Amino acid sequence: MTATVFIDGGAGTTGLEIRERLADRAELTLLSLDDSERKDPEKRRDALNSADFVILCLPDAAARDAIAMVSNPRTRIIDASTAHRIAESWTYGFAELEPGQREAIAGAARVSNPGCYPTGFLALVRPLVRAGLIPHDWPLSVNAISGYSGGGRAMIAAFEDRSDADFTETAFQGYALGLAHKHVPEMQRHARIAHPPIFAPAVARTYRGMIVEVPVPLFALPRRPSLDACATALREAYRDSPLVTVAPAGNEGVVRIEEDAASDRLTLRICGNDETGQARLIATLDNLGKGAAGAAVQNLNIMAGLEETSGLRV
Ligand SMILES: NC(=O)C1=CN([C@@H]2O[C@H](COP(=O)(O)OP(=O)(O)OC[C@H]3O[C@@H](n4cnc5c(N)ncnc54)[C@H](OP(=O)(O)O)[C@@H]3O)[C@@H](O)[C@H]2O)C=CC1
Ligand SMILES: CC(=O)N[C@@H](CCC(=O)OP(=O)(O)O)C(=O)O
Repeated sequence: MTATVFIDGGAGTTGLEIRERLADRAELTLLSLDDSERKDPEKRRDALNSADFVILCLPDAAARDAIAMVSNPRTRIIDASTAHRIAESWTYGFAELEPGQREAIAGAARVSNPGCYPTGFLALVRPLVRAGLIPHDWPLSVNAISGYSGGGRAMIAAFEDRSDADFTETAFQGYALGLAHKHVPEMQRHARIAHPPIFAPAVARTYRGMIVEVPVPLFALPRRPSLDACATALREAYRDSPLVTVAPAGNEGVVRIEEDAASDRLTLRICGNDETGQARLIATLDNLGKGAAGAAVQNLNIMAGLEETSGLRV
């Protein structure tokens, strides 16, 4: 028997990426609404209550509205929006983040898909905090750059469509200058740290891909860990992961935003200078891959008891 899946917001940037990953999956049947129906509340209510699995690819407010429409107790939901990522009653859909998280997702009825930036930040920081190498009350910062598809259809239009009111020819722009980006509470909660990190995101003139970087003065940490000690903690944390990889030690070459673009992989690097005791923790991923659609399909596979990487671009 196949499981049925309804993607609410299936015509959007993330929804279309999920549909691509679910095409040709014999174990799953996709329920679709055509263009004239996809915003019709009654059609959506029917679909939301008939599918075994629902994936919400909607703005936050619409995601909350969709949840309110679900009355079928058997419906299991994955929400790609920010709406439920720090909600107590939701399971955080980052299987690799904590021991036992995969099992928690497998049994959950409500799973929040991680944000794209938090995916990179948490993958780098959480194992080091858990291992006691970074104290939980250390003041962290995170610099990041995303492809413009990270802003969904509106930002894609602003970068591609000359007739768009927000059209820009910029190559690179920093934003969230007031340090109140919506991803900060998610980063703080799931890293289990005492203070919000200083988060400096930017967007570049490239469609997809991300670099997320956490600079750490190792010399100032109470245990003064080496670069190697940090890399060992990350390798240990992700040793069984098919998607999260720790790159070999070394400072050679460059790190490009395209590194893991168009894939569902997440690559972690520990670079820096042991003599000065300074580290650059760097994650590369695709905002639409492990940062959104890839993670949603991974969570769906886990919840449905299917091969975890089926349909993914490993
Ligand atoms: N893009 C990315 O890299 C990532 C996105 N996300 C999250 O995923 C969610 C979707 O984002 P994204 O795909 O980028 O956004 P898009 O704007 O590209 O897509 C959103 C889709 O939702 C539809 N929609 C909006 N309101 C309603 C409604 N009331 N009922 C039915 N459909 C509706 C839109 O239709 P229409 O365009 O016709 O209004 C559109 O098709 C967001 O919460 C986003 O924050 C998470 C991680 C990464
Ligand atoms: C480049 C860009 O604008 N990115 C978006 C985040 C994209 C994203 O994935 O946010 P959610 O996962 O929370 O939806 C932003 O900074 O708001």
